[in-house]
Amino acid sequence: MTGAQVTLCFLLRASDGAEEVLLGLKKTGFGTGKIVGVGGHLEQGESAAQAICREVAEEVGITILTEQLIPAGTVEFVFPARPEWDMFTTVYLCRDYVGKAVESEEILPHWYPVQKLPHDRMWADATHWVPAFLAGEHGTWRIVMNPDNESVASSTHSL
Ligand SMILES: Nc1[nH]c(=O)nc2c1ncn2[C@H]1C[C@H](O)[C@@H](COP(=O)(O)OP(=O)(O)OP(=O)(O)O)O1
Repeated sequence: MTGAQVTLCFLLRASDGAEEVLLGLKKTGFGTGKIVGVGGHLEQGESAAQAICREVAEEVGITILTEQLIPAGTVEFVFPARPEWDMFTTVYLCRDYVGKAVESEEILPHWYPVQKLPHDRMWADATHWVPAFLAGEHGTWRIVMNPDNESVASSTHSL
């Protein structure tokens, strides 16, 4: 395991019989301009579960309790050309939360049908792991980026 400890959560809701996921346009910091899962860095002394509850509240104004989180697995992002960008991400799903998504300085949130994710506006690697987590698969992913820090050199998955 390498990289900064981060966490993200896919909030899910039913809409006309179809499932939707809350993603957000990143307005600042790492990945600006991309559509990403809601989340961020763990602070000193925080568990991933505590961090994601704080991040979701800060970024989109929704309240989650740690017991409402569904652990889904981890994704390690490796940037060989920029090792300082490496991140180790703990991923959760959540179907039980309070509040409506609101825009913050960091994220413009939007609900997307799980079957129609905006892949052209997401990180290129997202096709490798996001649909799998949203389909309920539990897993450990390792994504290694090419020197352009955008396209995927390799992606491995284990249970
Ligand atoms: N290759 C990749 N594909 C992807 O889909 N998400 C990635 C990724 N590499 C990193 N991420 C995610 C993980 C993490 O949720 C997010 C970066 O964390 P943050 O949003 O917290 O970063 P920032 O530097 O903007 O914010 P601060 O934590 O406030 O410093 O980017």
